[in-house]
Amino acid sequence: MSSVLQVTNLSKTFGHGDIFRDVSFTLNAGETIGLFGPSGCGKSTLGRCILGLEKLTKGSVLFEGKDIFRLDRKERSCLQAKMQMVFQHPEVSFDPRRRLIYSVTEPLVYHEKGESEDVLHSLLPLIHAVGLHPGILDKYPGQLSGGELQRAMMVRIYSLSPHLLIADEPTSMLDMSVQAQILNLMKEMQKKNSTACIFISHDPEVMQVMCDRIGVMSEGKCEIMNKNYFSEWIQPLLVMDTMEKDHYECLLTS
Ligand SMILES: Nc1ncnc2c1ncn2[C@@H]1O[C@H](COP(=O)(O)OP(=O)(O)OP(=O)(O)O)[C@@H](O)[C@H]1O
Repeated sequence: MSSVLQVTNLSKTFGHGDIFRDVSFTLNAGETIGLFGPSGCGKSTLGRCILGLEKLTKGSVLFEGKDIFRLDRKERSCLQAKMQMVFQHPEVSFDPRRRLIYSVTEPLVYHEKGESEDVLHSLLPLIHAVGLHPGILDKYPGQLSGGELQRAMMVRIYSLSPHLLIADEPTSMLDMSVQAQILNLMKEMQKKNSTACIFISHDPEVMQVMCDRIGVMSEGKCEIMNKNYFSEWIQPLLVMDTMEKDHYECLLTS
């Protein structure tokens, strides 16, 4: 199996102190690693550092063997198409003033210099695969549900056949049944494309469904566990009531 991502000794400090220190892992094609931990432990910051959206304090990120912080502009643009991120709030990921067709076709129009209508034609199989009716793309983002928008986001992202996807709590704003549909869809798309994935969540059950390995973040460290070990480790947390859970999370962060 080929290594898509190699993260070595990644550290990040903001003015008020270390967010994480010396995080290292590799990620292969088709594999998913989770980033799990309580609010504020640095999951999103680590995701952004890996994509090059945030400067590192120390360490390196190799994507398909290339150091993402040592690329020229052209190399960076090519690489960006292969590294995509999906966020928690699909409604803010789209331009509210433009019909969805514009936002969904935009990456392909940009990278392949086509026109929206031609690009749309080539995207029809993908639009059907995510369970959307193409007519929906004539609407504005504010006219669609969260689930529909996250499906449209899958089309936008997978139109570029990314090799790496960072999903930052992509379903936490959706209700339970829609959440399950979107997670299944993401798994299917990932399998079809052998996409390497970093899945960020503070939901242990989602972690167990989506991930092969899980990086548990606490006190600035990220301990990588395999899925079985994580399942055993997390078991006491799953049976706790809310007050106990809060206490446990405090212990994780203290
Ligand atoms: N640009 C920034 N400048 C200063 N501090 C920041 C910045 N971005 C994030 N932080 C701080 O870094 C810490 C980690 O934030 P981050 O959003 O990565 O956590 P998280 O684990 O993803 O949290 P959540 O689960 O709530 O989204 C927080 O204390 C946050 O306030």
